[in-house]
Amino acid sequence: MVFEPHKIEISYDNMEIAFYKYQGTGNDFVMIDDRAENFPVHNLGLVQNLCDRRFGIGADGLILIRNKSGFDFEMIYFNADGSQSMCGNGARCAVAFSRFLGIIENETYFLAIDGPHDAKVAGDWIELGMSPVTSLANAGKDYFVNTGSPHHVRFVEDVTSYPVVKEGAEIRYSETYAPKGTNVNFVTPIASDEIYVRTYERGVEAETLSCGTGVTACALVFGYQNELHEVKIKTPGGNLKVRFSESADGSFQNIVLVGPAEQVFKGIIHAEI
Ligand SMILES: N[C@@H](CCC[C@H](N)C(=O)O)C(=O)O
Repeated sequence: MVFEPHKIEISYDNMEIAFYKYQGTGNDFVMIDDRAENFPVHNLGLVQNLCDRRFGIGADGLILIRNKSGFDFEMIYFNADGSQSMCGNGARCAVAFSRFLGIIENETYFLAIDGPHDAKVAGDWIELGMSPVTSLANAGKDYFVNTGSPHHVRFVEDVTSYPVVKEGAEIRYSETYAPKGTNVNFVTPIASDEIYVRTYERGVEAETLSCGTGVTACALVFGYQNELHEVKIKTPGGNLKVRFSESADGSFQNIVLVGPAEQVFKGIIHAEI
């Protein structure tokens, strides 16, 4: 069998899958060109194995790029445990990968699980249009924001020494968010227009180095509190920016997540199906 780059080849009960590894501010993803729709999307065990950092490639999530009529492409995102949601850092990587594959040039309109998105490529940086946010909800002293994925936002005095995994897991598995759970972000302002964010991610069940929908949620809350329309964000995995506009009814539009997306390596998966 001649292996064609970017394609999934199937022979009898075995598959060879070409994959690329991408990272966006340290949130890392296995990326697969699945325009031929060969990837077994219901095989969540395969997704879990590929994302396993000891027995697989290792990643926070896996992304399939598929054709979709009316759009340049569709991004299908899986967390490392096989569950699905919207992923902001993953979407930036999907845009960079689609450009690498020659599907798009420097602008795109694509579909994700939370609806249509547009994006622009500027070198290694991607400007990603996010879904509008209807409201910021109070959650006790904290906030809850849905930016395509659910996010609890808590401001803390010093996020660098905060027990993110312990506190994050407690909130993620609390009665309030059962049964689906939530992602949990801890935030410390570090300048008048800048915050430091660490995130416990549902579906990875660990702290990741950065979460795109999470920093977007935190930026909206911080921007609302301080009358800002652009917020800089530091995460353990790198720097991002979020800009947006706000309406009188408390909703947010024109939300743009800006940050890097980088191809790290490529390889071939030999999988039994
Ligand atoms: N890392 C992502 C968020 C991925 C989805 C999340 N774990 C969930 O299940 O809600 C991002 O960059 O937005």
